[in-house]
Amino acid sequence: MQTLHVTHPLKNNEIPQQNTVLIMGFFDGVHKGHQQVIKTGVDLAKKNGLKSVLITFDRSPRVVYQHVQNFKYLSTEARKQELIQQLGVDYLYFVEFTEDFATLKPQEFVDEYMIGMHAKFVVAGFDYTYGKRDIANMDTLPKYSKNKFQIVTVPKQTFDEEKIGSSSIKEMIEDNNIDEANELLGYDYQNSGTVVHGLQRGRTLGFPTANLSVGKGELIPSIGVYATRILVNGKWYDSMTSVGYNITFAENTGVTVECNIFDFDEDIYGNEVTLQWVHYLRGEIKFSGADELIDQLKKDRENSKSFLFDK
Ligand SMILES: Cc1cc2nc3c(=O)[nH]c(=O)nc-3n(C[C@H](O)[C@H](O)[C@H](O)COP(=O)(O)O)c2cc1C
Ligand SMILES: Nc1ncnc2c1ncn2[C@@H]1O[C@H](COP(=O)(O)OP(=O)(O)O)[C@@H](O)[C@H]1O
Repeated sequence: MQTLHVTHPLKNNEIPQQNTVLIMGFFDGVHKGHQQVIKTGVDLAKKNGLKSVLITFDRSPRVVYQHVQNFKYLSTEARKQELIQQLGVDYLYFVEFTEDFATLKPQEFVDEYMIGMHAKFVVAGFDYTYGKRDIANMDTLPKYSKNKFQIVTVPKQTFDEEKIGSSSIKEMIEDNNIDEANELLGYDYQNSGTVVHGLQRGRTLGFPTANLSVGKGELIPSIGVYATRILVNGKWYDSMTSVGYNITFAENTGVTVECNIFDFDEDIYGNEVTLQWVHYLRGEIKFSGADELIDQLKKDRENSKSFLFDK
């Protein structure tokens, strides 16, 4: 897959010269609903001897249209790229979603980003919109298409009769429900971060914890303790992770993400790691002291190991 970052307006050498199937959407998290849209586009391209091109943006349109501050994403650009690549897309375009781009009228958007991209098919989910916020949708697309391409609308994908959507998955992640979020994502949710220094108490408890500084725009699961996997220096390890305020010791350090890695004993300060959230174990507890906390950590380790082993 070839990835391009482009600014508006597109320059001629950035436009694919072959006929294409365009797959349109923001695709935050590339969940099962998104996967269905993307697979539909990839299959169509293969069947018709065309190139599949996925057009997405470098930031959520909500950040620009609704001025949402501190928007939290389910996937960074790098992660989105990885997930989309796995689905067999030929070209991935990240269009810079500037204020200028955001003022494009539907017909201008269709002319420049669909017809201009040599689309023979345009594939998107049932609730896709384009042009200035919410003014054009899949029902009105035939009108703008000038009969230059066919339109494929992928119907709502549901789980337990609810739409699979990035917003509801985010709510689950923020509400101790990582297990269901993982189900709807089709993979175990992950964050990336750098290992930073903590208060160096972990080692005295017999449970050293790699403290993660997670990228600002990434959504972190709610306060609690989780069975996790962590990628360190190219290798995955089973682990358990606490997201919490360390209320037993009440140092007012703010929320920390701390990962105790099983069967591991290396100095990894400064390392870039990836943490995969597999299962929610329990909430954060205020213990009467270190001994009680240690007893609980031993139980958490057993619970994590059996859960991760079964998976
Ligand atoms: C799996 C796990 C579960 C934890 N659960 C709790 C908890 O319920 N309550 C709490 O106050 N601290 C909890 N902690 C946080 C420990 O208090 C913290 O890791 C320890 O104080 C070490 O801090 P340091 O990394 O700053 O040295 C947990 C840590 C881990 C790794
Ligand atoms: N099994 C392990 N799990 C997590 N970190 C480990 C482990 N073994 C060694 N380490 C190292 O020790 C550090 C954690 O020790 P800790 O006493 O908790 O210090 P800190 O408070 O700075 O996190 C980690 O950042 C890592 O470099």
